[in-house]
Amino acid sequence: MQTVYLTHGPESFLPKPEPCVMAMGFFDGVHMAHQQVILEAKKIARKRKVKLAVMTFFPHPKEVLSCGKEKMNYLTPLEVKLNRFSKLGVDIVYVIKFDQFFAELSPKEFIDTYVTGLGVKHVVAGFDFTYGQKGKGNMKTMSTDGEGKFLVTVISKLDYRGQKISSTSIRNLLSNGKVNEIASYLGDYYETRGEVVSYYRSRIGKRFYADISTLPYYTLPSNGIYEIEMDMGDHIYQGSALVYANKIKLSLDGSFKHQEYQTIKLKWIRSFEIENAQLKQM
Ligand SMILES: Cc1cc2nc3c(=O)[nH]c(=O)nc-3n(C[C@H](O)[C@H](O)[C@H](O)COP(=O)(O)O)c2cc1C
Ligand SMILES: Nc1ncnc2c1ncn2[C@@H]1O[C@H](COP(=O)(O)OP(=O)(O)OP(=O)(O)O)[C@@H](O)[C@H]1O
Repeated sequence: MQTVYLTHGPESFLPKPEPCVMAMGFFDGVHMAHQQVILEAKKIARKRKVKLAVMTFFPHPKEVLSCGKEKMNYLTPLEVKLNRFSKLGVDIVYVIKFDQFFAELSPKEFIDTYVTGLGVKHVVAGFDFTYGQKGKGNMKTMSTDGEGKFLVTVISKLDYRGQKISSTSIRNLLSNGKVNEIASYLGDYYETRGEVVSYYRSRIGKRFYADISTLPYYTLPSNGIYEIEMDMGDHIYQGSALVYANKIKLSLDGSFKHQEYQTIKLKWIRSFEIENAQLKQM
C-alpha cells in the first residue's frame, strides 16, 4: 500500500493523477460502517480495474476547527488506521493535513483539487460525509461539484440496535466502561497498544503484576477493572486490568516473559462491576 501525505498551501504539490475509486472520511477506529464504505469502494474498483484509494485527514477536523479547545479522544493512531486500510486491500491512502488553510477551501475547490485533481473516477462515502468550508459540501452536492467527472456512491446509514454505528458511539461506550458492547460496533474487541514499564511476581501464587504505558492517540476505558487479553507477539496472556487515572495495572496468569521496551497489545473484553469508591481504595 502506498501512503501519500499532502499539505495544502501555495507551495504544495499534487502527485500525478491516478485513476481510482476513493473512499472518503476520517475513519477513526475503522469500525463496521467504515469497513462497509471501504469494501463497497473496493468492489467498484475491482470491477472498473482501477486502484482502491482512501482519503483521510490528520489531525481530526474537530480538534482544528475548535482551535485546539476540543481535545479528541482517538480510537486508533494514524499508523494503526493505515495498517487496517492495508488489510482491507487499499492500494493508495491520501493523508491530508487538516489545518486552517485546508478547512477554508470551498467545497468546489476541494473537489477540483483533491478529487478530480487526483484522478478519482468514483467516490464512495457515507450519507453524512461533508466537505469544504463550514462543511457546506455534502453527498447531495458532490455530483454537481464534480461536474460529471466522477461517479458518486452513497452508503446509507448502518445502525446497531437503532443507533448509528459511529466513532462517537464507541468513544461513549469507552467512557462508560462498556467495553463488552464495543465489538458489535467495531467488529472486534477494542485494542490499545503500549509497553510494559515495570513488573513483579507475587510472593504467593503465580501471578504477575505489570504497569503498562499506553501509546499516544489511544483512549482508555473509564476507571474500573476489566477482563483483558495481552498479546506479546509470541504469547497471549489472560488477565485483568485496573484502569485508574488514565494508568493501567495488569494482573496476569501464568509464566510471564518480558523483553525490554516490547510493544504489547491489549484487547479489552469486558468490565467487572465495581464501585468507584472501591477503586480508590486499591
Ligand atoms: C476541504 C475541507 C474543508 C472542511 N472545512 C470544514 C469547516 O470549515 N467546518 C466544519 O465543520 N467541517 C469542515 N470540514 C470537515 C468535514 O465536515 C468532515 O469532518 C471531514 O470531511 C471528515 O468527514 P467525516 O467526519 O464524515 O469522516 C472540511 C472538510 C474538508 C474535506
Ligand atoms: N453508520 C454509518 N453508516 C454509513 N456510513 C457511515 C457510518 N458511519 C460513518 N460512515 C461514513 O464513513 C466515513 C468516515 O466517517 P467518520 O470518520 O465521520 O465516522 P463516524 O463514525 O461518523 O465518526 P464521528 O462519530 O467521529 O463523527 C464517512 O464517509 C461517513 O459518512
